[in-house]
Amino acid sequence: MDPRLAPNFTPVIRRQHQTPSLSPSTTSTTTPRSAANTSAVDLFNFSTSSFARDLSMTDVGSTNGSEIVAKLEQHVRSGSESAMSSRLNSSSGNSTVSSADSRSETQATTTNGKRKAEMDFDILAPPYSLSANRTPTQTADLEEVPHGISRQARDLASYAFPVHRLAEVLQDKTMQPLVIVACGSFSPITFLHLRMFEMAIDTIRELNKYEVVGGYYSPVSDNYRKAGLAPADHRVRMCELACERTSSWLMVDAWESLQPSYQRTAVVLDHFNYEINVKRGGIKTKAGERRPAKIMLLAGGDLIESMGDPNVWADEDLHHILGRYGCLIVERTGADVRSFLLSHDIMYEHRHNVIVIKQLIYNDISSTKVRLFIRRGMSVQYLLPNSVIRYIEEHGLYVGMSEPVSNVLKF
Ligand SMILES: Nc1ncnc2c1ncn2[C@@H]1O[C@H](COP(=O)(O)OP(=O)(O)OP(=O)(O)O)[C@@H](O)[C@H]1O
Ligand SMILES: NC(=O)c1ccc[n+]([C@@H]2O[C@H](COP(=O)(O)O)[C@@H](O)[C@H]2O)c1
Repeated sequence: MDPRLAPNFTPVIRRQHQTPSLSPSTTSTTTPRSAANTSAVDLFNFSTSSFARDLSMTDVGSTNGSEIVAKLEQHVRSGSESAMSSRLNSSSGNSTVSSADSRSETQATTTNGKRKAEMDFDILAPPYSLSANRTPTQTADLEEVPHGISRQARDLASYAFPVHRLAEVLQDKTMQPLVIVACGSFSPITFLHLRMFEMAIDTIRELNKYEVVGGYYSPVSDNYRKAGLAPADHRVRMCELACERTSSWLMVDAWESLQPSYQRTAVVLDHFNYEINVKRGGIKTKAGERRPAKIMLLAGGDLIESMGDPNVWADEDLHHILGRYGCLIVERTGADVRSFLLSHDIMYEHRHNVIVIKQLIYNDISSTKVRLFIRRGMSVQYLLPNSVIRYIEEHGLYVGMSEPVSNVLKF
């Protein structure tokens, strides 16, 4: 039996932003160059290549800025076109529309051939101002947003892996296709969770090695006994609303949330690998060859630090996650990611598969705080998408919920 399938790990209620202490045996005295260099980072004066070096624990090859931009522009244009056309051509698939959805559907009905759902959206219609070297990758526009948002299956029997925004064709054959997966509670999803993907894509571009072909949220199931979890069905739906109404490339996969028991992150990544690389055979190149997609876990610094606690993460799982897949780590205030990577033996061993994402504009929106604000009747506007706020109101989420004071104080 695969040892990863029988770990001693059972979900526990972790303290917020807990920094586990490391046992002496996990402490290394070696200093990798890239990690040591980071203390000297000058955020306001970096070149493209030093930026890439500072951002990542991986070896970064030489970069040619204009070439990357040109390639990305090409990728982005065709990527968003194909994503859009596949969306427009796709049928609703596994959709069951709730009453709240029917309301959105009604708001979105057309008059004079134009959509009237503007109130529903959190973004500006184009023209969208872009800097000279920035491409409109993730800028969903009103026309792109579908009328209703098809809901994911609510049981495993009708589950289907969402692929409506997964690129079908790799634009640049010199790149490796990359799928980014964020596992978490998302109770509720906030603008920070959405920003994480944007920060990741900017960092990945600098590496000039991967072409991002998809991004997924995988909300944890109700079996993860963490304080403040709204029912999985609602968390999935809020993620769907956030993705469909604010992004042109992000998706939500309900598989993990529908499982009858808690699934460890290693198993969740295996599921993505199975769906994308085994069942679909990877991503096609323009020449028709199929190439396996690299799957990477996107996580915040606090989650990575929790990996130092053997009661929370089994060593076999860490080897599996970091060795076979890889990790994109978003720095988080209060979490010293680089020191942690240096001190943790397994992390250090797999450091070339770990990419650290610097938050150039720090965003520390916390779901715990959002839940508290809702309970106290305070405003959460501009912390999460309007569609999610509206959904929370419609379903009365979080209002009656209580959380241990220790959790709330530690946000
Ligand atoms: N401020 C932040 N900076 C970087 N990453 C973050 C931040 N907040 C959350 N994340 C990351 O987002 C992912 C999903 O987080 P999750 O919803 O499980 O917890 P959370 O956002 O901390 O919410 P809660 O307050 O309910 O614990 C995790 O990888 C987490 O590390
Ligand atoms: N051993 C494991 O696989 C393991 C341990 C702790 C958290 N996680 C995952 O990390 C994500 C975030 O967890 P927290 O919300 O507790 O920070 C969740 O998706 C959870 O499933 C996985």
